[in-house]
Amino acid sequence: MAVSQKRIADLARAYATHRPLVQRGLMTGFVLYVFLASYKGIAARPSPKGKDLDNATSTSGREKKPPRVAVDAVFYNRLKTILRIVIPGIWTKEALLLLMHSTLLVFRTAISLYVAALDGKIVASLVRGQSLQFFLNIIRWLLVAIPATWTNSWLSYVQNKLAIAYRTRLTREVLKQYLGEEVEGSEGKVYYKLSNLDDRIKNPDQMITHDIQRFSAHLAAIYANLAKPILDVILYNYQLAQSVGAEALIVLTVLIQASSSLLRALTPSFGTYTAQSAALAGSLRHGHSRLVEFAEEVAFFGGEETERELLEKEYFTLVQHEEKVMNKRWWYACAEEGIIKWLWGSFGLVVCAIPVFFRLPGTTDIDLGGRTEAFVTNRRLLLSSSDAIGRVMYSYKDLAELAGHTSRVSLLLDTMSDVRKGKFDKALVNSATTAENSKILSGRGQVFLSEDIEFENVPIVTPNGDVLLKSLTFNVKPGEHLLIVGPNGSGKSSLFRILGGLWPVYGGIVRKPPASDFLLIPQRPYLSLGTLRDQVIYPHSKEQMRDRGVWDADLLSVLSVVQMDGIVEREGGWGATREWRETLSGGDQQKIAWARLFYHRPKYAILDEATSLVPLDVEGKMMEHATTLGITLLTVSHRSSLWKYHTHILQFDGQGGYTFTNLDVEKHLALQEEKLELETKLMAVPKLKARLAELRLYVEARGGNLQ
Ligand SMILES: Nc1ncnc2c1ncn2[C@@H]1O[C@H](COP(=O)(O)OP(=O)(O)OP(=O)(O)O)[C@@H](O)[C@H]1O
Repeated sequence: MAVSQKRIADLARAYATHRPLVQRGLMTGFVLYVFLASYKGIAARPSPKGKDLDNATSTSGREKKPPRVAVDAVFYNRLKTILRIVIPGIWTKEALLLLMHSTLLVFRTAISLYVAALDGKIVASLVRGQSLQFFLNIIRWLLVAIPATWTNSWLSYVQNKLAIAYRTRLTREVLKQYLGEEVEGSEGKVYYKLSNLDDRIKNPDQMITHDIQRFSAHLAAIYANLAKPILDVILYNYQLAQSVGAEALIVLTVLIQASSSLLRALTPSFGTYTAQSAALAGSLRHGHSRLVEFAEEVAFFGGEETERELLEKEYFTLVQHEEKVMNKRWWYACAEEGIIKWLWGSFGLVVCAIPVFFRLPGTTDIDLGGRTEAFVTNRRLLLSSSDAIGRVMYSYKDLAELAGHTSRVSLLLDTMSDVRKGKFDKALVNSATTAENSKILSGRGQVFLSEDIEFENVPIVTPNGDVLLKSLTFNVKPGEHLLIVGPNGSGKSSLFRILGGLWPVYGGIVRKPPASDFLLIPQRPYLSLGTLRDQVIYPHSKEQMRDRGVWDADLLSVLSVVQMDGIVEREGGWGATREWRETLSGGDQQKIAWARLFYHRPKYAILDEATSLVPLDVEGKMMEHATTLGITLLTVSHRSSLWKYHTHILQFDGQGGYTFTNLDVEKHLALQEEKLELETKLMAVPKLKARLAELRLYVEARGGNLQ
């Protein structure tokens, strides 16, 4: 017994002698542990079943679950690509802001350490009754408040600046691609192709405005949320170990680790809930904006009841979900507060009591003031440290959220890059899989610049692979006006989309002038945001108009051709700004579009049912004015009143066939009349047949005797 007691005493003595070394070893182990735990929190986790999520998004999006977003290698690769956009180099504004941010973070931790010590000193001087010391410490306290508040304000300012800087870089890059010109090897008009030729992105507007903003804010915050707590945990605990000993720190860490594992197990999947909430809120908003857009139609149908039911359904689905999340949050908040505030608080108090109840080897005896000072300082350090540990623990949640935002932004960037390369991902119609059609779809035609318009064996194929016409050949020279007719859905407007470079050319040869030589007037013309003048000169600016030597008086004479010169006075001058789509009637909108044509005077005008809402007399004047200005017309119209302004006709039969001939108006009108007459006669045939059957029965019943 005595031997073993002696052994223990020897061991204790040896321990006391070598304690500084043990302390250093334990502290090094602690720092390594913090790094390892943090690394484990943020390191890439393997993708489920080793699937490459990049492929999951870039290949066809059909009948496939949305790809799972995780903190994995794919996320880090995507983040790397985006980081190159938002911080293009070390001598950039963003890098400078990041440096400022880091310096401020370190400075704030240093201030916190100083304040913890000062707090202890203030209480110690109180306990010791040293009034002068107390007064001096209060002065110190007030003085340190200046850099402390200054640093905190600067930190949030710099972080917000950083978020705006990231957002600006990303938005610029995205808009460069989205509204970028067509250049060698890279297609333009991405804003059209993204939603019409590709299925991957349903709402680019939301991605460019909302998702980029969320991503930027998260990226700016993640740095502070990760780097700062790791630094804090190490510094605070190092300081704490000086007073309570590294042994206590290790015991404390083990306890905290165990309880935080419990908390982690209790944490519901808040990331998934947030994503679901966002989707449901988006759906509700979409329902409301649809109602605003189609208010007139709904009002005429009296569809208020149906619309209200639909909106209520959307609303209650969202509210139910929110309530479910609220319940989960309630339970979670209880567990979180219980563990972090109360359980960890008691651990902290026990640790703070160590220097009071035990005299640690290597330390001298201290008075009541000294003990109080140590207690207050340690308590402050512990509070800051446990806050930092909590933040390191939850950094994974922040990272997971950042991964979600990153996947949205990189989906936008990747899809735009594919579209610019002419790679589209769209669900194809069944007929696209037949051998003949898939051969057409796999081909690509050639496009050359030319004065004339010439199609040579060009197929007309819709974005979902429906081959409307296998091979189309026709040509139009300036001064020859082409009329295009055919049943609905036969491909008349599609021809214009190929001509405008919106749809790919799948085969043959297209010769056409540059896009700037065309101007399109559709049935519902586009009216931009802006003044009345902007509507007529779109897409020119007022300065460009002046550069062309055109003045408001010239625009007025253009408007008088379309009999709309009264609008300038009515709306309050050329500078009047309205929501023109709602202010102008359908016919007036078409007339404004014609005024735009007369202002721009392009070589070719594409008229797609462009006069359908305009009276016949105005239509005639507009067509004549266009031809006198030397504009070549390519017209789709069901109105025979327009035929006389054209020299050629391209007629689709809706079955994949067509004819292209000179237009002999007289002959065509005669044929049209004959066709109408025959159709009327054919419509009467069933009635005549029924009457004949009746008469036969009547005659038979009388044995052929009609008397
Ligand atoms: N963005 C698109 N994606 C997929 N298919 C499309 C797209 N735009 C048009 N189509 C399809 O292409 C076909 C031809 O359409 P197009 O607009 O050329 O017809 P159209 O002859 O002008 O008919 P209408 O006289 O009714 O205007 C239609 O079946 C239409 O559904």
